[in-house]
Amino acid sequence: MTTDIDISALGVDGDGLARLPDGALLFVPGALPCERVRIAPPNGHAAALLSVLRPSPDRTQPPCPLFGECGGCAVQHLALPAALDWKAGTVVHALERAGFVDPTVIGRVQSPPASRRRVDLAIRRRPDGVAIGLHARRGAVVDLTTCPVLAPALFALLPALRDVARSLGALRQNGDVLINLLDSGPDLLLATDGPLEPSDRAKLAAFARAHHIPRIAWRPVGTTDAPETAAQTGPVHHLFSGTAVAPPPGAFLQPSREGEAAIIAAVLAAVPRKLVRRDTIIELYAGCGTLSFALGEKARLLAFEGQPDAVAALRRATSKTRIVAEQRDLNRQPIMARQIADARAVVLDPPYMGAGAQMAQIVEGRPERVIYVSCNPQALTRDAAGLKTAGYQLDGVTVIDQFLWSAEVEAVCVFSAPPAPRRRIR
Ligand SMILES: C[S@@+](CC[C@H](N)C(=O)[O-])C[C@H]1O[C@@H](n2cnc3c(N)ncnc32)[C@H](O)[C@@H]1O
Repeated sequence: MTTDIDISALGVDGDGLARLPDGALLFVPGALPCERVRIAPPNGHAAALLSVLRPSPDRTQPPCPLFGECGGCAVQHLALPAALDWKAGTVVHALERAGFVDPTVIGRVQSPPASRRRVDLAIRRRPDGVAIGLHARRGAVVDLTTCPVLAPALFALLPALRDVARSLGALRQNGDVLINLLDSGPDLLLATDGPLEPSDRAKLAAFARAHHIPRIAWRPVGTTDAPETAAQTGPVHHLFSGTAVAPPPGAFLQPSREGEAAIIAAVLAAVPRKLVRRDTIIELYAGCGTLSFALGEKARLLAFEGQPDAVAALRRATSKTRIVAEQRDLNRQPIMARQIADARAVVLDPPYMGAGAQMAQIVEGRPERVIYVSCNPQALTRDAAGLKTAGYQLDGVTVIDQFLWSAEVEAVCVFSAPPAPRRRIR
């Protein structure tokens, strides 16, 4: 039997939420807050949307015909300004859960459509060819025949990539490809379930030449083996705040140029004023230097990163700077409180799981300013809670939506240490 219900909120994954008479929450994918909808009989805590009886003013026509099938986007039926409100709300709640009352949102930035320059796509051999795309909500790969999210130069590669993938002996059934659109052109890290034969290399080299791809690297699918170069037609480079870096295959890159610029601007605005030459900033999880070169203009910078190839790339580019880059697994060997205490600010941009053991050392080191770049509100709650307990105040947060129409959200959170206790003068 169908039921008509009111949707009260949007959950963190983009599903509409309704409160049932017994107080339980019901998840209704595709429904939006303030809507009255007709649903199928619930299956556990979820129910399928049958029709929208009273649409939200924020409901809009999804721009992509693959929406609902492809797992890349969660909320294309929600107008972009409302999606940014929702993401800002998610970040604000994360900080409130950490104990900060009424967090101030000092900035909100949304990347435009067709701006995504980094993507990880699955490859599947099928009887009729090869599909390249994202996983559907239920697992199968949806061939990306159109995409309003990807940068046009990246999307334009896909038809030829399908053709070359189909011709590769190395692609038995499964593979994947991570594409970074660098300043030097598309940089591909291909993984396949069969070994790369000399004939495959020749095909990839011809594909690279034809499409102005400086480098294609390869490794076996499902591994984190160091990739080998399968084809190279020219040098690879990318500018971070005016400094050229040669990122390794598959390097972390902020997903959009606009998002990167917004994160850098928010981080720089939060760096303490009146830094003198001997002042030090510590940067944790530095990658290949997205933030490092901008920070290195403000103070001496100690940059730490766990991935050896990323650190090597960063180091090669730091010769004329005040940046010292070091490889360090910050989970196993965090930067200790006494070193942190000497820094004017700590900037950290941890992976999805958050800063883990490193956070306790930051709290104990009590630097004047902690600038936390978050890509996961749940991890942000955990990590920010320690700062709250230590008496830090939240100066403000900038919310950045660079994974358009998905549930992902990034934020730059600025925390200041409480004033040091006054010393008694006898
Ligand atoms: C979100 S990325 C940020 C990178 C960089 N700040 C940027 O904007 O390009 C997180 C970085 O943390 C690094 N990382 C992940 N786990 C780590 C660990 N245990 N120790 C040190 N670095 C780690 C990753 O290699 C990655 O470069």
